[in-house]
Amino acid sequence: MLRFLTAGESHGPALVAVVEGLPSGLPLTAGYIDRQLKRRQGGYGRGARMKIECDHVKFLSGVRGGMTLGSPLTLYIENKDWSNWSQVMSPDPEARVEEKVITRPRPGHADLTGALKYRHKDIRNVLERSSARETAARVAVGSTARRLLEELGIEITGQVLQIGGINADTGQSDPEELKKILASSQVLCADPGAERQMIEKIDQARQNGDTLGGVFEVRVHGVPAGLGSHVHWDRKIDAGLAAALMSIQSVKGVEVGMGFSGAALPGSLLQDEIFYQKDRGFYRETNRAGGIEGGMTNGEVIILRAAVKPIPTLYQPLQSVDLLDKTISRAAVERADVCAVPAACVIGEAVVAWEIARACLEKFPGDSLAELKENWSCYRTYLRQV
Ligand SMILES: Cc1cc2nc3c(=O)[nH]c(=O)nc-3n(C[C@H](O)[C@H](O)[C@H](O)COP(=O)(O)O)c2cc1C
Ligand SMILES: C=C(O[C@@H]1CC(C(=O)O)=C[C@@H](OP(=O)(O)O)[C@H]1O)C(=O)O
Repeated sequence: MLRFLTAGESHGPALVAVVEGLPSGLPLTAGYIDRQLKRRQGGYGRGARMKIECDHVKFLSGVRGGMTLGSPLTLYIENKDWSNWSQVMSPDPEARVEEKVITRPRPGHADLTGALKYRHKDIRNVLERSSARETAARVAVGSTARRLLEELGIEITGQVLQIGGINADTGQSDPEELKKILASSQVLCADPGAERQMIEKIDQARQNGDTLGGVFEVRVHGVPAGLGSHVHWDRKIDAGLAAALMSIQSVKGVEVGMGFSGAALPGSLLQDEIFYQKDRGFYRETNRAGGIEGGMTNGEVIILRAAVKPIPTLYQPLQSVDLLDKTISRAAVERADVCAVPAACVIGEAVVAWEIARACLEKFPGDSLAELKENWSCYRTYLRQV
């Protein structure tokens, strides 16, 4: 069984993750994971924190000579900003220096409910962990899954579809070009015209002390039919993927295939008709289902979209109520991003990679990569010949 845990505060010394269940013999380097971490840090609209951090993973266990051992991996990512916070964040009561407590919760963040639920007087005790800084650890974890999937010929791509109401024109759909653009951390989407408008909109929001959200899409290519299951709710792969995407800070909606727009169509226009060819097996000529039917992959490309709400911290803060004296006041301002949709897209790819790898290892158990590949190719042959 593939599983992971992450730990770490945003301004603590580091983020760590323990990954268990990866097969042995998987080629994996820190450099491979670092490329994904770099992509997560990019995208127009990020704040000053991303100039401080330069995320790099260290393996504390589980990898030897560029190969997984089959034992738990411990991934470690240093927070460079820690040096500016070491006294405020110190676990040692003697060494800790008190800062002014944060008492004016930001609408849209975890501040108010986190403080009520955990009985904190200082909102910093909530925001340190609710912060999307944690997603650096999840991208590192997801990258180990992405590496595994590459060995099986499965590829994950992501694309920003909309920012602040401006749609990306995906007319320029050469996948190689798209991959190059997405790999360069500066760029938002495939169409330079749309991208310019998005950048202007982000600049405008920044000037107004406002923030923006948007929509991103993740696709999974090369998945066979039969991952997930129809037999029980928590084995349905669409449920797991939706939960994974919804768990990303600020994601407020997820759709599979045509999703919400499909709800307006008659069944005759929505369902994907079934075809068969010898040596190819069963296939579809349309993919409105987004590659998933009955909680199982159906062999077509998986298409998932996620709606990202605007960043809660506003430099022109909204009304709030002080936790201490209950006076009406403006919400606290922590240094913040204006827009993080491109970063959310990279995180989306990572969490999707994880869920797909989990489903693969469930269907094709293997303690070593070689064993996994044997089971995998046997099943693929069966699907072609059935
Ligand atoms: C990559 C990324 C960066 C984010 N940066 C900020 C930020 O700088 N300031 C902020 O208030 N929220 C930021 N958020 C959003 C908050 O973390 C999120 O809204 C908050 O944790 C509340 O969770 P919810 O929006 O899922 O309800 C970011 C989210 C992501 C995915
Ligand atoms: C640190 C990251 O994002 C952070 C997410 C975040 C939040 O509230 O979610 C608030 C900001 O934190 P800070 O106040 O330290 O600048 C972002 O920078 C990151 O993505 O690595």
